[in-house]
Amino acid sequence: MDEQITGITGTRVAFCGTGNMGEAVLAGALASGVAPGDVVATVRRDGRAGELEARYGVRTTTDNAAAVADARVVVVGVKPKDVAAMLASIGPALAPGAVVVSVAAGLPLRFFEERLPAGTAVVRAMPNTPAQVGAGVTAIVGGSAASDEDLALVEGILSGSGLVVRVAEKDMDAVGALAGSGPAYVFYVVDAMAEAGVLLGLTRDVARTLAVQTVLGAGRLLDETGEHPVTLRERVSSPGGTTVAALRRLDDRGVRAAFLDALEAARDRARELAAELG
Ligand SMILES: NC(=O)C1=CN([C@@H]2O[C@H](COP(=O)(O)OP(=O)(O)OC[C@H]3O[C@@H](n4cnc5c(N)ncnc54)[C@H](O)[C@@H]3O)[C@@H](O)[C@H]2O)C=CC1
Ligand SMILES: O=C(O)[C@@H]1CCC=N1
Repeated sequence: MDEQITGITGTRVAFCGTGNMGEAVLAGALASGVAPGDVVATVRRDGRAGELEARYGVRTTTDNAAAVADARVVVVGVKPKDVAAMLASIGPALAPGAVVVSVAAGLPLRFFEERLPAGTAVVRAMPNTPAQVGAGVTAIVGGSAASDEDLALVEGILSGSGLVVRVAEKDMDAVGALAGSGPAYVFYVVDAMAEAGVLLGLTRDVARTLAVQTVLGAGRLLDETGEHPVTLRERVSSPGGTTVAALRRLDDRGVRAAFLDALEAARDRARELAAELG
């Protein structure tokens, strides 16, 4: 850990495009030990610049090329459709030895390597928005020019966002479908559970509190016991009781099958994005 923090201290990081995901990764980078004074975040509007400066004490600019000029790590946080233009702006300005980190859904390492100066180190990452509160999970994979040291540095910076796992590039679209998009599925379920509570007569406040705390508690129970979800589900389901009555309805409505379809759709959309933009 000391070694990791030593590596991170003094590391200059540029965030090129600092929207929802860029901001969450930025918050994690600061939590990992990157100093606010070593961070520059690029934006397109003044209002956004003010927000980021006030929240994190980082510098902001609209000039992407200037932002990367002395950065050791450059996080490209724009939408997939805007990545090519961003790489054209920053490529010629990258500092020697800089590592470019992509969080873009779908776009392969090759997309970056073909558009950046030969030999640029690239790391493809798939984070998720709970990074904002240090509870994210990010998968990473390094490109052909990324050294072990580059990967370790990026891993250290991302570890302030939560867990970091290394995967093969062929698995990145599956990771995105499960964990990148995953928080949205959970928010959807929480909203549906809270709405159901309101249907049963609870106030909105109480229903929301119960739904949020139930998801939080179930997540912690899974994590802290390491038990299989089926075992934990069975412990809630008394024979002839209320839970099996509810779970049967979820099965009748095809909720499990819907999740399988949903993740396939997310994976397929990532592939489409790569094909459309590549
Ligand atoms: N939102 C999420 O949960 C996740 C998003 N991602 C990836 O993160 C990337 C960004 O997604 P979001 O943060 O959701 O989008 P977003 O729209 O919130 O953020 C993109 C930001 O880039 C800025 N931007 C665009 N062009 C710019 C330029 N030339 N200079 C400076 N800033 C510029 C936009 O103003 C915007 O604030 C995408 O590639 C997406 O695939 C990956 C994992 C999860
Ligand atoms: O919806 C998207 O395309 C991005 C990538 C993963 C989560 N959000």
